[in-house]
Amino acid sequence: MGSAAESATMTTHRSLAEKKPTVVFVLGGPGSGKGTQCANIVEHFGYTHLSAGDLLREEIKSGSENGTMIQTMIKEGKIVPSEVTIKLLEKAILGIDNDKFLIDGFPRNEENRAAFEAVTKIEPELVLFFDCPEEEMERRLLCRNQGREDDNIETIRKRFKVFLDSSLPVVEYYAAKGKVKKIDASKPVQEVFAAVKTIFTPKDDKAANNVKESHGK
Ligand SMILES: Nc1ncnc2c1ncn2[C@@H]1O[C@H](COP(=O)(O)OP(=O)(O)O)[C@@H](O)[C@H]1O
Ligand SMILES: Nc1ccn([C@@H]2O[C@H](COP(=O)(O)OP(=O)(O)O)[C@@H](O)[C@H]2O)c(=O)n1
Ligand SMILES: [Mg+2]
Repeated sequence: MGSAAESATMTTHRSLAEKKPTVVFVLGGPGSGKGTQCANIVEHFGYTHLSAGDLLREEIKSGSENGTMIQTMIKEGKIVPSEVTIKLLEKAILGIDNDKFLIDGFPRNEENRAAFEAVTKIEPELVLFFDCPEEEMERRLLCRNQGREDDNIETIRKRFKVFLDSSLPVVEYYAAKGKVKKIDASKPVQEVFAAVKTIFTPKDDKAANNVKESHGK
């Protein structure tokens, strides 16, 4: 990565509307395992992972003029204005020489969704939805141990409410378009990934694996 030869072949685009990468949105409640599964998908299927939350946290650390506003909103579990998050996503995607991206934790409300579509004209290839009961998500967040200012019970409750009120309607919007792959995220990591794999494995490969398995019996 990043060699002179590689950067020489990198095509530069000025906007996402021009680059038009393949995009998979990765949605699910806080603590449902989005980041964990994205890391697995990257390893096996050649996508680049971009977490909207990570980009916003980096923006705070960089000392940008929006930093204080972002920090306050994250602490309150609120959703940062789309303009800010979309700019960060666009900058990240344009700076990476890949055409397949997992966008994790975005769009988180109707404003995120409509603004991204209006600015980029990109329709997601599919939407992964990690479905997990609240009690399990709460347990996971309380022992995540990443030193996050929003992983405390007070903010977690606010984030759950925002998820139900604002983020689930986005999942429903894409479900009505037949784009959502819902995954039971309450199971152990490897079991969840087994379900994820079947979604990303091309149909021909699945058929070949079935033949191999039946011959092996
Ligand atoms: N299937 C799983 N079972 C148990 N713990 C999990 C599972 N998936 C993720 N975790 C753990 O739960 C926490 C939240 O996972 P993470 O991937 O950060 O979720 P999200 O990005 O959706 O908030 C992390 O500490 C992670 O190690
Ligand atoms: N599209 C997004 C994504 C995250 N965020 C903010 O960032 C916080 C953390 O998001 P995250 O995706 O890292 O959180 P998890 O779902 O991974 O726990 C959210 O609660 C929001 O405050 C946002 O404002 N807009
Ligand atoms: Mg995450």
